[in-house]
Amino acid sequence: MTSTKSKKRRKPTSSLLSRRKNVLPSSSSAITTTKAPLPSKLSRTLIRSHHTTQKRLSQAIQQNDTTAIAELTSKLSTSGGLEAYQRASVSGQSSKRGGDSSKILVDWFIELGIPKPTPRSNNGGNNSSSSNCDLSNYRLLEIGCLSPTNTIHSYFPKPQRTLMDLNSLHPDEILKQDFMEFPVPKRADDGYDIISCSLVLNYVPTPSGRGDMLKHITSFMEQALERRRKRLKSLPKNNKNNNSSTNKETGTDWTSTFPAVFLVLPAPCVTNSRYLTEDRLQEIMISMGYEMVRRKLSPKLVYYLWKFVGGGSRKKYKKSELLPGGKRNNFAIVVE
Ligand SMILES: C[S@@+](CC[C@H](N)C(=O)[O-])C[C@H]1O[C@@H](n2cnc3c(N)ncnc32)[C@H](O)[C@@H]1O
Repeated sequence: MTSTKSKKRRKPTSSLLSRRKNVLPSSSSAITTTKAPLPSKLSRTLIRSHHTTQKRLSQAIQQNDTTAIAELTSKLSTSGGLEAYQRASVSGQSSKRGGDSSKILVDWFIELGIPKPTPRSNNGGNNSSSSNCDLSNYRLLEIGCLSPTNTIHSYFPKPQRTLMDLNSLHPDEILKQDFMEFPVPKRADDGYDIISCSLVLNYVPTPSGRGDMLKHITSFMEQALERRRKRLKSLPKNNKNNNSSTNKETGTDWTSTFPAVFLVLPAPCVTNSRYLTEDRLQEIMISMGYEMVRRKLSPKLVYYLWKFVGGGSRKKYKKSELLPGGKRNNFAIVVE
């Protein structure tokens, strides 16, 4: 009975798969139009193939190899381009496959005693001291956002969040915006206290591009420190001594977790790369002014919550071999 059911369920999407295992269909218009989650193997193949083609395209652009640029651009477009890749990523986030990665961030918020804003306390971004008892005047910037209903969004009700992606799958709620061209807001009041960068850094095709993305994130964090200082200054004196932001159980001040960056990478980027280990990533982050607050390694992904404290050494990091060996990948971060 059960096996008949599961066979029936697979039928509508099976036409997306070629007869040979793990081969992409020649045209992926079906992938960009279908709403049903793609089979996980097809999602993985699509994601991997998109990353490889993107990386090769970026190399071809650097070498000014016009033939390769034309070939790879055409390959990307016939395989459905960024949108097919995004649909495949959305399929990977379905609740049946564990949900979106920000579920882990919410688990950490709960552990850290960070209170969810209630509708009454949400004052629509008014940066007043009265709301220091919860997140109601804290702001989230999510880079590479596929859905406006990710788990963490319940902590940042509109207008306390800015969601963006190179290609917006929900134009009403997600900005079509390259983060690298998104400036730090002029006024600290319009800035952000937490940035989510989940499975985006590995999308950037070059090691130095990844370093640049971390640096750009850090310039937002510098402004976020200013937001924190301003917020602390605006607290009434009695509130400073008897702080409403102290977690009753742990005795710690949950606001000290901010400003912060939630970073998610495919686990092999730090567990099986020739050029990046967890220690090296931590060195890079410390040199940019971060402290690790939480970390979780799953078989597929690695999740981090980094608190920005400022004052790092701003060291440069080249691509250097840390773990030699044949069966490793080449993921690297170069900080110039
Ligand atoms: C694998 S998806 C990750 C989506 C989601 N955050 C997650 O955790 O599953 C990567 C997304 O990052 C977006 N992206 C990559 N570089 C970006 C940039 N510079 N600015 C905005 N979005 C970017 C891509 O368009 C893509 O939709």
